[in-house]
Amino acid sequence: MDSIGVLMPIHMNSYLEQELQKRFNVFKLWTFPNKTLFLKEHSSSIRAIVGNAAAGADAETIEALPNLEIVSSFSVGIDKVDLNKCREKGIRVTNTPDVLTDDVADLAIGLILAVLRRLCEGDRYVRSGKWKKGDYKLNTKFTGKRVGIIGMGRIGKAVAKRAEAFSCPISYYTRSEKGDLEYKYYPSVVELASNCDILVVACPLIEETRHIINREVIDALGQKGVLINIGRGPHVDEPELVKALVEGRLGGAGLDVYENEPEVPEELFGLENVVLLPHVGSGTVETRTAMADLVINNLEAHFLKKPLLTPVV
Ligand SMILES: O=CC(=O)O
Repeated sequence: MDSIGVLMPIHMNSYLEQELQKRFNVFKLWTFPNKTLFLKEHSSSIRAIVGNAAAGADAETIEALPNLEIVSSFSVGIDKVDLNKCREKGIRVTNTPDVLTDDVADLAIGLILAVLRRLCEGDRYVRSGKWKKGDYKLNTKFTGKRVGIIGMGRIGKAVAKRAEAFSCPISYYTRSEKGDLEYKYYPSVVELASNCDILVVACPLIEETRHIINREVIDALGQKGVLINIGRGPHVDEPELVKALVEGRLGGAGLDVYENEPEVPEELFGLENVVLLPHVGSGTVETRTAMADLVINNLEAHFLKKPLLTPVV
């Protein structure tokens, strides 16, 4: 398979790159100063793209590669891949579900605890020597709080399972009620937000879920409510979120994702009720290795004409 051209638009993970290079002819787009020229010269030899949550395969790139057969994404979210274009052109698409579910759900709980128990602020309190001048202020209990979840796929369910262990009543919003779940269903996000203390965004980014967290939802969550976003930045109307936090209309937020990564609104930097992470939901050595193996296994299956392991298209 070492003559098969595989395009990587950005650097993602050293293990993934090494393992791909052992098997394929890998083109690292970021190492070519003139990307347009590179694509013109090598377009015919590229048969696969390995993208991720930051850079996938847009319509323009797909059109520029006449022999593209498969996009294997090093991510579970495939919002950066033009799925319609892939369907139209018969290009297969795979992602990395399941292997990252635990990490992302763990991180959601970590963010909840970090916001409510002020873990980052407390850490700064000790390091700056402030503890010597007085005890740290009281914070907010997590156990028993009402947790609302938007999206009840693998990750949403894993967050629910973990929150149950903290004795939290769980409710959720999805497009239609899931018959197999005993959690309370709300048919609208505003209703869900009005009836929970912590709202977790865990759904895929599609046109209908863009800005699913808007001003009305934020106000329904209210002064004591906490928003946790482990989905995608564009799920949230970010200027509205920033305004609500600055004005004290929302109790707090734990964010792993942002609308224009790696840009993060600076107004959030001074707020102690906000915990900010750099999009690291699946960012453990173990999980990124498992994701890389899945990307490679999907590519090998495709080029050996075997069934794909985790097909999206
Ligand atoms: O954001 C990360 C992913 O989609 O895997």
